[in-house]
Amino acid sequence: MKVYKFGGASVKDAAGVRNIASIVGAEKGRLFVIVSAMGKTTNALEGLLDTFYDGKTALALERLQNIVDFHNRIIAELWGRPFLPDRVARFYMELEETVASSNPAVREYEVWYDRIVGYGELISTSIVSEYLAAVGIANTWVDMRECFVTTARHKDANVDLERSAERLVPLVEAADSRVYVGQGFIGATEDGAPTTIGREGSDYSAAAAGYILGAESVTIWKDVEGILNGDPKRFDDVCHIPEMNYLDAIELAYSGAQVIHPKTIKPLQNRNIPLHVRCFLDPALPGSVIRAGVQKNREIPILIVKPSQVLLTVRANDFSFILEERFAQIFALLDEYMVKVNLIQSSAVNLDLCMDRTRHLEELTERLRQEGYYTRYNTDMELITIRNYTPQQLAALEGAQDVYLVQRTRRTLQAVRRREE
Ligand SMILES: Nc1ncnc2c1ncn2[C@@H]1O[C@H](COP(=O)(O)OP(=O)(O)O)[C@@H](O)[C@H]1O
Ligand SMILES: N[C@@H](CC(=O)OP(=O)(O)O)C(=O)O
Repeated sequence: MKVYKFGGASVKDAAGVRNIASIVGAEKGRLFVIVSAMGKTTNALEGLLDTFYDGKTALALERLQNIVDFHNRIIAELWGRPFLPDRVARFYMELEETVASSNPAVREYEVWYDRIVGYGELISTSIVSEYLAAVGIANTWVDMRECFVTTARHKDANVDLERSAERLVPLVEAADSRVYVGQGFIGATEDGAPTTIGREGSDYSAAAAGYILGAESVTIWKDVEGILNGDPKRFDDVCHIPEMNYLDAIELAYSGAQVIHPKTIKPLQNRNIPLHVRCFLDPALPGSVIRAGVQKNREIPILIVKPSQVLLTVRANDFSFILEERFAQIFALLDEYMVKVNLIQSSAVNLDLCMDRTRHLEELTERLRQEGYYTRYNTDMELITIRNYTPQQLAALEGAQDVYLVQRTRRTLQAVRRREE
């Protein structure tokens, strides 16, 4: 069994769906296909959720209609006639009922997020599965909410691989198909409450499926040639990296290289499953492979920019030593508000944290104030990571006015910088 993962960009229109049908059709062995929501549907569903959450039902329903129209246009182009697969119709209806009738309780934002935003993947996989069948690729549509048992940390859940294996393996055996189509990004708690596993998390879904099914490989199909030493959307002069070991890959992903979701590597490394990054725009290209046994990259400089960062400074009003006396309390609070910290620096009494932007920032800092801390923050920051940095790069970052914090080891340089306009 191989696992293929197709992201939103690969299924953003009818031509994209046809293209993935051709890639899937070219593989003759057994395939578990993970698909994300089409194009920018997850963003659109987040927008819908916000209006719904603010009680603006009419506007939420209008946004839902735009999402429905977008998918219906793709279906119409694929089939060349008006057609609505039963499952897609059911998901439209469930979404409409939820949006029209429910009244969200204030503290349950993340729970509502998971009830609503995961529909992007449910709809996209239903269309893809139906289309594959229509072009002669028989397949089984899999509801990953029934297969991936996750933690109840809504909006950022983790897949329990062992519990999920108890569900996914028998399902795959019973269906006995060559091709399976399941959703990225979603799962459910033990008692069936829908969950999502973090934005851009479908790579992780593919890795989890690969682990559970003992796949010979996992391939994530992207719009780039493979892994590059920088984001081609930001830098002109990038080079292709044909292979990488798991350790370099997990550091790259964790630092914010969008091409691989950070949670993807661990399940694959644990079972020694190679991860291929290939280009859906040109399947003939070899792409990149992440696997064991590849030499550590000590030469090629890799530049990663993680946007949407907040730099938060925390100090206890009573001048307690921050690491010795306050660290655990601060981190318990950060965890409570589901904050993702990407870099830490401390002095005697100050703790500087570079973290992902969060909608709970005001609540968090208020809580910290109540607990006796002084706080200060900047919200318009980005985190730069350079692996195998040069002395020139170090000097440039250290000397730059808009750089607020620099940290380095022998191989890795990190800097928190005010975002360039
Ligand atoms: N080091 C890198 N190598 C390749 N692509 C990168 C890198 N860093 C960032 N990217 C970006 O990642 C994008 C692909 O990831 P993403 O859009 O999340 O894929 P998908 O949503 O289809 O799974 C590329 O278009 C590229 O702009
Ligand atoms: N649809 C989700 C999950 C995902 O992984 O998408 P993509 O594969 O397009 O990054 C998101 O946009 O976050």
